[in-house]
Amino acid sequence: MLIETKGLRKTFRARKGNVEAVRGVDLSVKEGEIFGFLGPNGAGKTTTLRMLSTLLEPTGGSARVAGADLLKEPAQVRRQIGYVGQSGGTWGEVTAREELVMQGRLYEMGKTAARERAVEVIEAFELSEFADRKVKTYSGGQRRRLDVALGTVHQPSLLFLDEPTTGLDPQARAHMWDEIKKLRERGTAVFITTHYLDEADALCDRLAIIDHGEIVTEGTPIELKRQIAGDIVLVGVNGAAAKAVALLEPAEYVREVQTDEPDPTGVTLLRLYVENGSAAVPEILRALDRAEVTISSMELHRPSLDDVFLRQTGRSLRESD
Ligand SMILES: Nc1ncnc2c1ncn2[C@@H]1O[C@H](COP(=O)(O)OP(=O)(O)OP(=O)(O)O)[C@@H](O)[C@H]1O
Repeated sequence: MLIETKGLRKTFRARKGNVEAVRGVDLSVKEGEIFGFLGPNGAGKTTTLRMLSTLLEPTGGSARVAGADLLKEPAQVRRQIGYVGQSGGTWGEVTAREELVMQGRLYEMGKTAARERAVEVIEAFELSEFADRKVKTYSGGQRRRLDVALGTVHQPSLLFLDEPTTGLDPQARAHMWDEIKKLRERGTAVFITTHYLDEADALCDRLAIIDHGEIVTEGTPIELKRQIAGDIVLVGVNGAAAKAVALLEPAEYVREVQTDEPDPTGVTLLRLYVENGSAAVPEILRALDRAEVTISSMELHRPSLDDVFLRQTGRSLRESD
């Protein structure tokens, strides 16, 4: 295991009372995998990441990261890992090549070695087009790619990326995903935080979902989606939500019903977890029609990671964006 944590905790002491940002997290990340850490704003993702990368001291618990004890041997951990924060640390007045060389020097490489390593990294991350221009002239996507490239200069076995694609346009995001996959191909494990479900689904070998400082579920994207066997039927009803729920909840073709708050037009969305969507839809239509409940919309869909999140926490991940 490249990361193994036991009961990792962080409590921030604040004037208005303590904030239990991370409340006992057990995680394991394997060599060479892309591990996704997913959760809404304020869930504790950055705090966990900063603890695992030695930037923040845990309040409790223990962890081994890249073969060393996080609390007893932080310097050893630091040598093995790379960290790319949310805002990025690039200055603007220097070029990518200069920054890469400086980063190498920071990791105690000689001048020639640092220059050679910069050339390799520029090639690996396809930065050559703009590597000799000042960073302040870069697009958001180019700057983010440089941030990630900087994190790999000392060839870490594990790279921490805090929301690497937030704020990027779809093309730049796709490019970043390719870069992250290439890191895995070269044997670097990647621990990535995100609140994009499609990103976690497309990119991660395994992921954990954190909410209110606690892990709510963990597994491969497929395993997590399988937790929600069957289909989901979304039914919008106008006004008579309670009546519809009372009618559908006991039906043998419905496993579970969840109800959203009514939208401004008075439509309530019912989320029906069913065994077989195409068999359930006509039954649902008939039952609501018989009870004279007006249906404003109906939709059948396959479970997504958002549904997993919703099932676990009662909230949609998207609502928290
Ligand atoms: N230095 C601090 N002092 C007090 N509270 C803090 C501090 N840093 C973080 N917190 C709180 O700890 C909780 C977890 O924050 P954290 O930044 O880890 O969340 P996050 O999941 O990374 O969110 P986001 O997606 O918005 O980055 C939040 O309630 C936050 O306000």
